[in-house]
Amino acid sequence: VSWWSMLNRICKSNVPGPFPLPIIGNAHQFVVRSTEFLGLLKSFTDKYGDVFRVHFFSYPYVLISHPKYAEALVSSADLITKGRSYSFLKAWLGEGLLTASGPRWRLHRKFLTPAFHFNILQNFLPVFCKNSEILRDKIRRLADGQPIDLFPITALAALDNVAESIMGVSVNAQQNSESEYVRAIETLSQITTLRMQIPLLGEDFVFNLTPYKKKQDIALELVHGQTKKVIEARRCELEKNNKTNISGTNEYGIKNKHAFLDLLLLAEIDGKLIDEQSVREEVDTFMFEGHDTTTSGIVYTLFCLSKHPDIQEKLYEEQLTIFGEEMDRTPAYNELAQMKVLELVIKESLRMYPSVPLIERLITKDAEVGGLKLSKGTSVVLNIFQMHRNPEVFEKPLEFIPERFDSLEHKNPFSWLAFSAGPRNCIGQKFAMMEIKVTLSTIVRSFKLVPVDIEPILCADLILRSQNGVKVGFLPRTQSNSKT
Ligand code: HEM
Repeated sequence: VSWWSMLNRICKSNVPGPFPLPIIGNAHQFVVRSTEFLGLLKSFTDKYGDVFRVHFFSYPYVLISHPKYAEALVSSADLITKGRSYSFLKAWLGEGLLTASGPRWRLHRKFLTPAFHFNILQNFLPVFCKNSEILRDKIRRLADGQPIDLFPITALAALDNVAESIMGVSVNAQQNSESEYVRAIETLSQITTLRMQIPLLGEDFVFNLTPYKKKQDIALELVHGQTKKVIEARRCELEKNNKTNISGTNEYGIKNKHAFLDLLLLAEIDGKLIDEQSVREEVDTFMFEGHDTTTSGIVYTLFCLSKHPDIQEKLYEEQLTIFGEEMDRTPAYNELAQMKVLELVIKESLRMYPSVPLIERLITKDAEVGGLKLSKGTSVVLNIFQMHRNPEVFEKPLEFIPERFDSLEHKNPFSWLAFSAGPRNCIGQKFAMMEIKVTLSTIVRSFKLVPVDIEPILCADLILRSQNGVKVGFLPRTQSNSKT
């Protein structure tokens, strides 16, 4: 029956794809290592084009990698339900903003948006500066030109940034060099990805019989324990300061604008305070989304810079123009806007190495999306990674050319979707750009980045990771070598 229904669906669809087998569909074609997954998707794109369909058992998936389909998908006000794969995140993130749908998502999105207003964001600058200086000092101790794996040390800095800014709590991850929390997040991220990519593990009854279930439970206990500590710490702080509601000005002196966690703890929605579990789910969501994504953005940008000394020097010149004789001081908020070259470099790195390589929506009723006939129950996957490397969309896609974002050539706003777009775009986009800019500015002013001939082996985890780390060599900039 399921095979008949698959074939029936295919007959009605105008999307090409491989023929599905009874019961398993195309699941057998997806038995690959996570490092092979992006390559596998590319081979399907090479064969069928920018849109193709597959079945994981009886579940239909359509994969797209062209702005003409991406635009219709992400800009629609109706297509806001996340795809089936996000259900594997529920044990960890519950119904947080990333995974929620329908009225709950609308309510929380509207309610949390003011916490990312630039009036609030600019107060996080000292936090980002302090943590990027700790990271810089750590790198300085290792900077002898030998490869440094950037992911672990950067993740700790990013974790401190998100905890101290939007949560208002210190976790001092950078000082406690081995963070169990960061490792547990990585475990959860890897297990969730395995469930997304290996169709058999997607079935609960199979997954529950594997050792992954136990590993997931241990990691969840640790992560949720840390979340509870963060919430409790902030609650105590608020009680100490006698803050019981969100009227008036906040600690930054800004009227009616409150940092994220205070909003959740003090605000009322529909006349009642947000329940404990919902607060926990949002904190888990933002702790994860707020640090792993920016880590990926920072490390791949440093990697790209290490391979392009000419662009690195241009960037250094820009920093020199802004900071002059005071290359060691922290940047002012308005100076971040002057870092135009840096912005282009970050955009180009996020094009080649998007922190979130794949996103997914569920079609909740039969619909035509960008000319594609899609039946109810189909999960549409936007392969951002592939779209950003599509030669029809970006000329010479495998070359690192930051200036491409400066010219009119890059006109279609849906061809670069590192932060997605439309109603479910990234709520933390400005926060992320600010944090990445501060961190990179601090590092490129202090070091020359040198390539170490170790190409990252990419894996499309929930975020873009690398199996062998992302490695760069650093040499301190001194008066004598600061210019080439
Ligand atoms: C380089 C950094 C970042 C990148 C590339 C990025 C990218 C994205 C993308 C592509 C989405 C859409 C996901 C989807 O449709 O399933 C998203 C959503 C989201 N991002 Fe980010 N993100 C970054 C940083 C951040 C930060 C710093 C935060 C929080 C502080 C954050 C919080 C979120 C949340 C909560 C959502 C879900 C929004 C919703 O569905 O309403 N992100 N992000």
